Amino acid sequence: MKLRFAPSPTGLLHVGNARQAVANALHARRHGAGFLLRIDDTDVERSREEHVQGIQQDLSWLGLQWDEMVRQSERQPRYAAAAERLRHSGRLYPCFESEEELRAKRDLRLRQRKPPVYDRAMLRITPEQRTQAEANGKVPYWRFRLSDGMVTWDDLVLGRSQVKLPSISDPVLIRADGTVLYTLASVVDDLELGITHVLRGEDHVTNTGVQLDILEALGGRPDRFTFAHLPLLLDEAGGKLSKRFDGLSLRALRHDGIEPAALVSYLARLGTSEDPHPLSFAELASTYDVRRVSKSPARFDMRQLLALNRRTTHHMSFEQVRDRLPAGATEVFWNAVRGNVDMLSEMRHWWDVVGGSIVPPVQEDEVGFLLQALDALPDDSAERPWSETTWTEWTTALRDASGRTGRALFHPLRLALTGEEKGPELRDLLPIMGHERVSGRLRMAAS
Ligand SMILES: Nc1ncnc2c1ncn2[C@@H]1O[C@H](COP(=O)(O)OP(=O)(O)OP(=O)(O)O)[C@@H](O)[C@H]1O
Repeated sequence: MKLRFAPSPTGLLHVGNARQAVANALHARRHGAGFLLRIDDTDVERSREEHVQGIQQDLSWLGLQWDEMVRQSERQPRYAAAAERLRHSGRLYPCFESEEELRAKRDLRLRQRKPPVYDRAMLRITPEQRTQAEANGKVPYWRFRLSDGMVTWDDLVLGRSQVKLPSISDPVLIRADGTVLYTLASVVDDLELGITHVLRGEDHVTNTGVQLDILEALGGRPDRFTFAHLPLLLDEAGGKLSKRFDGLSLRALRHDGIEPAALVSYLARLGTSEDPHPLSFAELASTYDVRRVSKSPARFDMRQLLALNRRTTHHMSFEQVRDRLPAGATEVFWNAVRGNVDMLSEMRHWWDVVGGSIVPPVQEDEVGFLLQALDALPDDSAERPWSETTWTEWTTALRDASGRTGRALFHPLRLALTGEEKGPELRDLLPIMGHERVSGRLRMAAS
């Protein structure tokens, strides 16, 4: 058993692509199958080496491991040999129509209310006409003659699926410059590299019909393959995701401070009835079943991912995050703040709050109370250094002195000390901030 994830290196991987990568990796792990990373770089115009590197970095960041990697650009002779076999059996035929001619034919068929399917005119040209076209300098490109019937398969996600081949144009498999198109390359690779399970996006359903037909023409057995087409992931507004826009790329999420474990847990459960929990890859794989993924399109929900990210971050140890924390941040600081951030990147702000300098808002209505608070602030001395009891000591004294309780007591203090309405327990922050910083901020807020 062997699976593959086959992205084209035409941009940054987005969460939709990642959904497929995660599904393949989990399915492979669950069943002890091989996992191939295939770089679909047959489109030389759009493929870029930097994106090949980016894909590997993004998948590694997610914690996904592949057993081998192949690039389609390095397998051209295999595709040429397959094309030769198809030519030999009469399934590949040369075409000379230009794009304009094809467009005119398509428009005519549409006006005649016929489906805009290629009319196979080139299948009927005589050898003389072909020689004439070539003598006129035309170089053919090659189409595959599809069968007449229906292709069916049992899809692990979509259930019984079918593609009616007569309603599809014969696909071009070889361009005039001799380069092969993805449709053929993918079939040759799946056959020759021993793939058994194809888990990919729903955008490939028609391709599956066509590719199964090509596969049979190449002597392959369609029943060797199991397919699962997962619905496409939409952005929060219900729009399409694109490798050309950065918004929901893995790189952007990584820079924003999303934890890979949270993202993998989120994507693994997306579109299933199970609530996402922060689980390890091994835990997710032990129960992963692609058949539980719903047929309906799924929408990316940043709030849900952030909630999961918060839970993941909360459970991370200082050792796990130490290299990603602001310079100087201590374990005490991490333990005080980790339950209060959606993303690790927010740590920079909290480190400024407790270990750096911020300017708290002036609280004109609270000047008297803040000066009273300053008065009641316990000393921080070598004999009695500030500790986790200092906060209670201070606020109890202040309560007695001011007669305030609850929000009226705590809110002006929080705002003065952190500049924020909410945040980690001040009991924990106070000893890290130290007397000088705390008294300075109380004075600033009261000035
Ligand atoms: N929005 C999406 N949701 C889920 N899967 C997707 C989405 N877009 C693409 N995929 C899947 O990602 C995998 C990698 O495909 P591919 O690299 O062709 O992505 P793409 O985003 O469609 O890019 P391109 O525009 O270059 O074709 C395929 O299985 C494809 O079906």
